[in-house]
Amino acid sequence: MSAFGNFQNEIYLTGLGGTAPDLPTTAAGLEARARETLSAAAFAYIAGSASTERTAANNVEAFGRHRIVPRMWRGASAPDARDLSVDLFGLRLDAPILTAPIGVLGMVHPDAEPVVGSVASALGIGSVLSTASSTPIEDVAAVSGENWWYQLYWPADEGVAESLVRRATAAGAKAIVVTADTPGMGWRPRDLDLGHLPFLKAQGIANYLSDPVFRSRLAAPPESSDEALQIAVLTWVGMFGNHTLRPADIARVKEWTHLPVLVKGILHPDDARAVVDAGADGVVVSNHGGRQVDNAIAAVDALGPVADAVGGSSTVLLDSGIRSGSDILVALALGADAVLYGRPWVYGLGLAGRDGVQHALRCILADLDITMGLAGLTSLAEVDRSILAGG
Ligand SMILES: Cc1cc2nc3c(=O)[nH]c(=O)nc-3n(C[C@H](O)[C@H](O)[C@H](O)COP(=O)(O)O)c2cc1C
Ligand SMILES: O=C(O)C(=O)c1ccccc1
Repeated sequence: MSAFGNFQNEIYLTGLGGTAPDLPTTAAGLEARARETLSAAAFAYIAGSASTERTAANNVEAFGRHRIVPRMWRGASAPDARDLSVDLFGLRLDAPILTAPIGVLGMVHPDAEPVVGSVASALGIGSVLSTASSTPIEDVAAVSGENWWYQLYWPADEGVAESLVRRATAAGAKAIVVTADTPGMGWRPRDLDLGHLPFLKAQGIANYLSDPVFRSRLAAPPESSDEALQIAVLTWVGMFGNHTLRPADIARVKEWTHLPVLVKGILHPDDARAVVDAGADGVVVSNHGGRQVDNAIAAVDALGPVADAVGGSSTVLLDSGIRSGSDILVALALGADAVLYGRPWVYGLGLAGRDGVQHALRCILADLDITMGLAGLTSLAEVDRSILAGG
């Protein structure tokens, strides 16, 4: 059933004809190529994490500590028997992966979010569109297929928050992901050293500039002059951060939409319980790829306790540090229903646009498919803690 592993044959057969892949096949290789190729400011923004960047290192180190025990000759694990599909809120994905919400992608590609949404959809996986996209929700929705979700940065201006959620719902999103870990930006030395914050150049605020409620807060349309645009940017700055949010606020999102609501950025089981008790349908265990709190717990180390707390009654996703198929398998074993995949495909996008995103996603999908088969696993139903050493 799963054809993702065929990418391996495709690469070797193309190689036989004398052509190696244009891009590296690992996350580390994509990052290294991006470091050489992207502008210094774009690479710093994407690769950078908070302060000493220990959280980002913790994420990767922690995956290395959870080890898979392959089991041989347990049953069918041939590619045509394998099934990576998963049901999330009644929708089927061909593999348990959605692209993570990544803001300001316009820095690396002019048509970024439509490219990512359409590539993910064509591969049979999902995508989560960031509030800080460089293209308005409706234009991304038009090419993103069925399985896309909307990530909300909840503005301090309640009218704008409601409008964004209603627009995403009307445009066909299948879930709303409210990010809890970014009431403001972390201390990010790579950007600070360059004195660079993309939003101040009006990058990544297309959803606000196109929003009727946001526009009603402005004296003049942002298109009317450079000065009007500058005022719009400052208005955005004034409402981006929201330090007042509490679990009870989930009820308001539920008034604005009939869609499932997840809270992203959860690292403590009590916080998971609090948002689920307040009506959230799921959580994303995440430390934002290490971009917010330095030397924070690795997301994958927070996953087990959160899954134990709310996994029975809600959907649990994980991101932060996923770099390979085995990382995904570990996350699923520890209780995640699916994962969000972040930086590696962003490098692919910057390096080779549509082809680069597709390449990065096909690589991790093939890696997951092949690793599952070699570990003796046929479907995700078989993946639990028993596949891990000590599990
Ligand atoms: C450049 C960049 C921009 C991001 N923008 C957003 C965003 O707009 N909204 C959000 O919820 N998370 C955002 N994140 C966090 C990701 O959704 C995700 O949690 C993180 O990338 C996972 O870490 P990893 O990429 O190291 O695996 C961003 C991350 C990066 C690297
Ligand atoms: O850069 C980020 O990590 C991020 O989440 C963000 C925050 C605001 C706007 C765009 C992205």
